[in-house]
Amino acid sequence: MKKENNYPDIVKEYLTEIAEYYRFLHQDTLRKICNLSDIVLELPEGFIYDKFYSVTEGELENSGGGAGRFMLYDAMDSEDQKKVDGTWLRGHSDSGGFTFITSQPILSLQIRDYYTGKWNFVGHTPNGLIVNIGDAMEFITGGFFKSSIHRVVNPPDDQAGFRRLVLIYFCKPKGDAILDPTALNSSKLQRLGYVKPKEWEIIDFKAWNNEKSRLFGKSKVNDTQSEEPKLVLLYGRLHERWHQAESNFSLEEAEKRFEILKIDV
Ligand SMILES: O=C(O)CCC(=O)C(=O)O
Ligand SMILES: [Fe+2]
Repeated sequence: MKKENNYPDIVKEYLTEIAEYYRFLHQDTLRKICNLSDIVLELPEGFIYDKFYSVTEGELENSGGGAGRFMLYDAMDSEDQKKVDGTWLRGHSDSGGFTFITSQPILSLQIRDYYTGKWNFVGHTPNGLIVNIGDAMEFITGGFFKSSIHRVVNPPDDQAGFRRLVLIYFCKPKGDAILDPTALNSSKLQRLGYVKPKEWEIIDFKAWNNEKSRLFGKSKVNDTQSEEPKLVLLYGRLHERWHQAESNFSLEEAEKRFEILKIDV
């Protein structure tokens, strides 16, 4: 954790506790999720954590790590709600490996079903963590794990007026980790045919994370009336992969059906 950051006073006061909380999430919870992934991928236990997430103290760039975010959503008045059409945070996938979100009782977070395109509310599990898969794990598994498309919307009427607080941890792989399934050498992925698509350039997490962050809020991408963003091609991959569950979906198919922006990286 960078001590020199200009944290708000409330954060400064609790920096030790906050660091302890996030350290626990990374070293304990994330390790368990990675071990579970090893089992699913038929890899030796510890492989994913050690290769992508293990922490080297004093080495920020190429160490496993993450970012904490505290989100406090105030209730919106009806005028503001109209402006954003009831959407507080539009649909997207996270660039990292996994994202942990504290479960809280207001229905507001939605996940988009890959097969039907339907948005479903995420229910509340007291003391639970919601775990989203991010882009990096999708690429590392050659598309076997799917990066979750999620958004935040107006809660149902009987919950309007509440403030909504969530603590988020974005688990990030090492900056120099290569984002394709080659290094896993997973017999399960090979058996199922999940190999690096030829159009994917060989990139590391740092490159993906930097480019995807650069697109957030860019009007060229976001100026659309549709709930879907314009698709941008980054290193041979679509920056949001809303259509990938269709069995025949490929870059070639995407180019026939959608306007795909190519932005210089
Ligand atoms: O507020 C939430 O539950 C999710 C926020 C989110 O998706 C994000 O910060 O990337
Ligand atoms: Fe997100």
